[in-house]
Amino acid sequence: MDSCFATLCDFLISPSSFLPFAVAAAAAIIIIIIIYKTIRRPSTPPLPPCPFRLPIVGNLPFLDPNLHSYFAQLSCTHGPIFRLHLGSKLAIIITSPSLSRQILRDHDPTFANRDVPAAAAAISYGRSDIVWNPIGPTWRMLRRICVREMLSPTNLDAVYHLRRRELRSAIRQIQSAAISGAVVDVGAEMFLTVLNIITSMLWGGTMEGEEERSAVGKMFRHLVGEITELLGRPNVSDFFPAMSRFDLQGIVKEMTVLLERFDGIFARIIEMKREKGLKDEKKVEEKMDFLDYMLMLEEKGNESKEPFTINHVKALLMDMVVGGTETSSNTIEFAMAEMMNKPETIKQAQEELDKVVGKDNVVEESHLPNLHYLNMVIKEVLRLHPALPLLVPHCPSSSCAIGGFTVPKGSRVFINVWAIHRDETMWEDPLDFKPERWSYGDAAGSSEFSYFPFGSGRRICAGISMAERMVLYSLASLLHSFDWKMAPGITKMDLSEKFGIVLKKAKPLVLMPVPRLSNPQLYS
Ligand code: HEM
Repeated sequence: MDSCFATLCDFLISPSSFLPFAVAAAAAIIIIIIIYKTIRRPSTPPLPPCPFRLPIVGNLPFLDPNLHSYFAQLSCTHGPIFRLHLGSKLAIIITSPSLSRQILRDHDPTFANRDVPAAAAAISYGRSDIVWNPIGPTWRMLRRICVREMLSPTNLDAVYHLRRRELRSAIRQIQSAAISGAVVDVGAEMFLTVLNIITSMLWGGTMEGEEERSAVGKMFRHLVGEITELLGRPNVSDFFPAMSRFDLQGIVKEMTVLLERFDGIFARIIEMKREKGLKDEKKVEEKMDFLDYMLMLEEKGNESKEPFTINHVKALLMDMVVGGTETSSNTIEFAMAEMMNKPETIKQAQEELDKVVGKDNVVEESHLPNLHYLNMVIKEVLRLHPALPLLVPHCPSSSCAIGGFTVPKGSRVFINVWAIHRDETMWEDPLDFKPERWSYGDAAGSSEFSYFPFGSGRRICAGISMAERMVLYSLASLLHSFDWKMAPGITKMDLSEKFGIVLKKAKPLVLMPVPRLSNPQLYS
């Protein structure tokens, strides 16, 4: 027994026999630790970085009203993806082409939903429109009706005479101002023009007479301005949903009043349409305007299985009136302001117009594809002043890893297209208005996600083809028909911007028109 025990002790303490055992044990421990760490490693990446914040209110007290430039500043310190705690709402801010590509292309199905602000829910007939509808069969039906049916190139061609009528009417108005030596508020004039173009395409000849059209136009400008202002205003109800029923800032109440006013106008026009339709039984399909068409779908059904209700009709009217007017007219206003500060751009655009259109002619839409320089001007304006600087915020339907960070389900994702368009690592002299950069195919301009003023993916703007025609046609007509002078005492246009869901010029652009065509008939 004793000798047995001694043999065992000898074996254990003998260095030659202990060493392999110790190495094997150490290796086993290391392997166990590695496996344990691997299993324990969190499967989700961390949240994006966040600037200093306070308890409960988070980053809210530090927000600057000009969100687009404020977010751009923060991205210089916190990188191309960072987070803000807006009360209990998590906001993720994206400021790079590669991360925008991940969201709008690679993970588009996940990010194509909306985090709907209380104000938006109040104005969209309970999310019956395109902008705020969740992705699904109803949204697909509405987009199809809007993009493929109403705003198709063939349909837009068919209603060219309406765009022409409204634009010629604007040129006449500006000519009267020129004759009397008056100044013109370019933004206001263009808003009215775009509104009249859109509403005449929507409900055509229902508004009889200049006076009624102009009165409705003025009222709409006021209403649309208030809506986009309220949609961009930070709202406690969105940051602390538990308090939303108190509507502490009264934003939903204000929106409800605005909705009632719009609804009254829509209901009246629809009623007039129906009465007219009854009298005019022989109405043929080609003569239908968009509202006729939508009312027909509402009555007779459409090719999808989804019901198309009167609320959808009104919500689509709202999308086009609210989504199409300020976006387009503000772009024209910024274009004129940028060009006024660089008179050589006006000279070059007018030389091109004189060559393509001629001074004894008026601009037609058929001229637009040949106006290469002016096309570059519009691209450059939308680079520097994209109408929706943060797009319409997206919202992931499930948590998703982006750029090595987790973007949690339900967060509000702002894509700062304004900042991406001004990124000095991608654009040469990014703050300079240089239309000619588009002629030599600026490297940044050729990459899809360094320039996307209309968004990208499923939620890309539904009105691009119409916007492109209206903006270019209007700008071409303004520059072809008139020379423009700054008001007395002003030597440089102020280009500062005011943030709202739609970007505005902080100060209206007021200019003096001077007729440049010799034949007065061309203004009539
Ligand atoms: C210069 C003019 C315009 C610009 C720069 C512009 C830009 C945009 C942008 C950036 C979005 C959001 C994309 C996103 O969420 O990622 C959008 C959405 C939309 N736009 Fe436009 N837009 C313009 C004119 C128009 C016009 C004229 C209409 C219609 C008449 C229109 C109708 C819409 C609609 C319905 C949506 C919502 C699409 C959806 O959520 O599925 N837009 N637009």
